[in-house]
Amino acid sequence: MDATIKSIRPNKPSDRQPESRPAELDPSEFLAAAVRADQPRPARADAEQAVKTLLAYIGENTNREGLLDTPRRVVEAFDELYQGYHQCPAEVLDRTFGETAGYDDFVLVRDIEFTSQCEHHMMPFYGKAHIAYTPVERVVGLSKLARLTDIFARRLQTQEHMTAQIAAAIDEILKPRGVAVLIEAEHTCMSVRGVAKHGASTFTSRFTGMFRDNPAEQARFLSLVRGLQR
Ligand SMILES: Nc1nc2c(ncn2[C@@H]2O[C@H](COP(=O)(O)OP(=O)(O)OP(=O)(O)O)[C@@H](O)[C@H]2O)c(=O)[nH]1
Ligand SMILES: [Zn+2]
Repeated sequence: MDATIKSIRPNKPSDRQPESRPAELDPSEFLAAAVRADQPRPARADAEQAVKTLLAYIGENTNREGLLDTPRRVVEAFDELYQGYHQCPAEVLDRTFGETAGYDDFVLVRDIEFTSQCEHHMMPFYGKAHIAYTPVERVVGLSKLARLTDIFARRLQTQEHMTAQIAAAIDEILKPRGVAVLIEAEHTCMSVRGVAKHGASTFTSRFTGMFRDNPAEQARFLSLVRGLQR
């Protein structure tokens, strides 16, 4: 069969994965810092040299005055944008409070702004995360949900993976009755290059526990996120 025709053939049922549930995440990626001990880190000078190579690749004169400090600045910017590899989600959610007597509903933190970098093009995608969880006895400081979002955002990501990681970390560490995560974002790899569609938003969600099992709770979460906005 012609390769082009074969590549656009719709999936037959037999092509689909037999199990439709998403693959489990490896706990090491959402509980601990992500830096790999078995993978030596290149020297900073090598990273700066790599930036110089890219500058030469695009046709720049790497010795002109305006670019002399650029390799250093770019590596410093990388340190900032990718600091999440060195941060540990479990530590952020470690501190909880027990003075929540009588509270038995979910806690929702809405509109957590973030910027991440897509792992396909290393270009920013940015938007808002909305996170709810239903605590069992102990609650976590509200800012920690934003800190957790930043840890995962400051790594190379797909939006789907980041959504799943945030939910999995809260689920595993706080062991709540359920977690709901909704992320809306714009991907610059889709707006300023490639297909060049400004303003297209991507929505991803992940529900666990009572949010997964109870459509009414899911709907309540979604209406609080969407209905009360702006
Ligand atoms: N599912 C998903 N896709 C993403 C994400 N970020 C970027 N992408 C997509 O990754 C895809 C990579 O597609 P490729 O065909 O391998 O790369 P490309 O030739 O640069 O694709 P174009 O962007 O269409 O020009 C593109 O469709 C991007 O829109 C993400 O977070 N999730
Ligand atoms: Zn991309």
